[in-house]
Amino acid sequence: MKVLHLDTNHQLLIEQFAELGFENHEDYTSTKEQVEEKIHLYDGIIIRSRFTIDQQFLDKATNLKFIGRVGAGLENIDVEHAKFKKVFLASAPEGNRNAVGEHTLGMLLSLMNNMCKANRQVKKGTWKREANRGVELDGKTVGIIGYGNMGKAFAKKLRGFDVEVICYDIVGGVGDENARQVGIMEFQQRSDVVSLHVPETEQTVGMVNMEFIEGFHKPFWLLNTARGKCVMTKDLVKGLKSGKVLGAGLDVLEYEKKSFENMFVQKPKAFKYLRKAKNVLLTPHVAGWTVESKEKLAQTIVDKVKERFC
Ligand SMILES: NC(=O)C1=CN([C@@H]2O[C@H](COP(=O)(O)OP(=O)(O)OC[C@H]3O[C@@H](n4cnc5c(N)ncnc54)[C@H](O)[C@@H]3O)[C@@H](O)[C@H]2O)C=CC1
Ligand SMILES: O=C(O)C(=O)COP(=O)(O)O
Repeated sequence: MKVLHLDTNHQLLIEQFAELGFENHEDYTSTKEQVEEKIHLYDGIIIRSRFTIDQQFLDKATNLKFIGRVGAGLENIDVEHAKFKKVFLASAPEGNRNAVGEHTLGMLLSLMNNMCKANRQVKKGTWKREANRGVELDGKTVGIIGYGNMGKAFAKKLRGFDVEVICYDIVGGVGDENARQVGIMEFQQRSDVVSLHVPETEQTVGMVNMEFIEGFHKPFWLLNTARGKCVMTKDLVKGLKSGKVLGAGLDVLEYEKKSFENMFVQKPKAFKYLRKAKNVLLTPHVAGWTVESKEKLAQTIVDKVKERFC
């Protein structure tokens, strides 16, 4: 099998593929158009999220037998067309779900305890205790939207806390010992914390808008480690200004990819607000990006490809 690696990953992926007798080719710089010209030569590709693997790409990949997506989200792959072309699609949510669970919990506790704000103040020589009085997670209701790999990983991390965990999902029967599945009405009635773990789809783009925010009975903390476009930033800013949203932890931003290279230059108005707000915590899409996940993601792909083809 000739495999084209289009994104860098843990070295074990290349090493173990070589042990399986695969021929590894690495190309981390070509454009999508350049890759499309030679993609017919390969049996497999390994990607993270540098390219969108669309219908055109797949149609040119006439020998393609598998795609290894070294990550969880499949937003950058035309999954239906890959299925139609009988291309085996291996993704690796097993590899980064624990990292996402830990990161989400970390963001929540940091926000509730003003850790980022206080850290900045103390380093500047300001010692304010009352202004940094925290709020405890104990006794709160944590609402998870999208109860799949990532949502479940976050719920698992909450087990040691005295909290009620509820989840909302379009698929029924997903609740488990860590989270009780509820309808959207109850979800909006009870949640003190709302954490998004849905994929980016037609239904989830702009899911967190004004109507959604206003629908909650209590002010709430918002966490988004899913995809940036699930939150309408302008509406989130309105929610933060009105106090309906107590704080937000965002690992992903609406502006990601579209203006990936120059997002700090363009500074959309709403983003400017997020950058200045003391109750907003931003991380650069690293929830699933740990030393351990890098290895686990690669190993998961090797195992799945091996099981299928060797
Ligand atoms: N920030 C990061 O580093 C990472 C982000 N992600 C994001 O997390 C997403 C979720 O990943 P997984 O949990 O592995 O996916 P999954 O497919 O296991 O779970 C997603 C869940 O969302 C539900 N869902 C879909 N549409 C919905 C809707 N409109 N309303 C309510 N529920 C809905 C599905 O039924 C499913 O249960 C990925 O697609 C990716 O966008 C994943 C890994 C790392
Ligand atoms: O696994 C996922 O879905 C992720 O979001 C991880 O980030 P990536 O897009 O692979 O750089």
